[in-house]
Amino acid sequence: MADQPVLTVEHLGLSIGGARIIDDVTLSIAPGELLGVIGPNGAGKTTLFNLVSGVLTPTEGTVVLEGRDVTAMPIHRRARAGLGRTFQTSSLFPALSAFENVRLAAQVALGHEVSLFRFPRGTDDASRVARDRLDEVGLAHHLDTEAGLLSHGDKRKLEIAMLLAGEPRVILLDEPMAGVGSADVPGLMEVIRSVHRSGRTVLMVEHHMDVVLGLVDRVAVMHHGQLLACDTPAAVMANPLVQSAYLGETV
Ligand SMILES: Nc1ncnc2c1ncn2[C@@H]1O[C@H](COP(=O)(O)OP(=O)(O)OP(=O)(O)O)[C@@H](O)[C@H]1O
Repeated sequence: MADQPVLTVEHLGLSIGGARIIDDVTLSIAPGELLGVIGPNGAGKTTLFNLVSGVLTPTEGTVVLEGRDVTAMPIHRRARAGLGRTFQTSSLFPALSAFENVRLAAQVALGHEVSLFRFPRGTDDASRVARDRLDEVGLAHHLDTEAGLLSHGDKRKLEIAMLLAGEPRVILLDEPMAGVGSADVPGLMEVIRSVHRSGRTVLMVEHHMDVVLGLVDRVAVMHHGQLLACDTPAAVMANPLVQSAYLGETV
């Protein structure tokens, strides 16, 4: 059953007041796939992301994770079920070191007592996970750096390391390039690429089209709350519907 989708949304809809924010969106992500979600401003990308991660509950449709209907499951239970997400606003403790931030995330994920003071820099499981994940995102040289002093790009890498500490089977990245200086973009793209290459399934919402098209296996295009297209980057860029949705913006 290798081809069974890891994550599926079916006929997903959200109405608020009289407004139709998300309208009958159906898509699925295969194991190990990196799917990007793009769309013009106000297209519904963030809302779709919040419906998948559990911040919002749809008014219609379902979210299915590994065959299990998680539509009514709150965000923390969805995370425990294997769906990990980053946030656009930083979830770091700025006064703690990069190592301490990831070790706390690992302690939570491992179900350990959350403590800054036990086994500092020691050989406990959470410390081992923290070092491995920081190494994976290229921050091994910043173990002792206060999170608040890292560049925006490195903060995003640290958030990804914290997310990976929970060993999610599906990773949701919410605009990973938001606020990141152009010099840091290629390095952060490389981290996302390597997270994907390690076999993890990733759903990424991102405003920067060039970033998405340079990373993903397939791209879903949202417009006015609807799914306009979901295909390879080349096919999507050649799609006249997509070109017309982006009229006035660079595709
Ligand atoms: N709680 C809400 N109440 C009313 N309208 C909302 C609500 N949340 C979102 N919307 C509207 O739904 C539409 C989609 O918003 P959303 O933030 O999902 O778009 P987006 O594609 O992420 O846009 P951007 O790229 O600008 O972040 C917008 O028109 C927005 O104003």
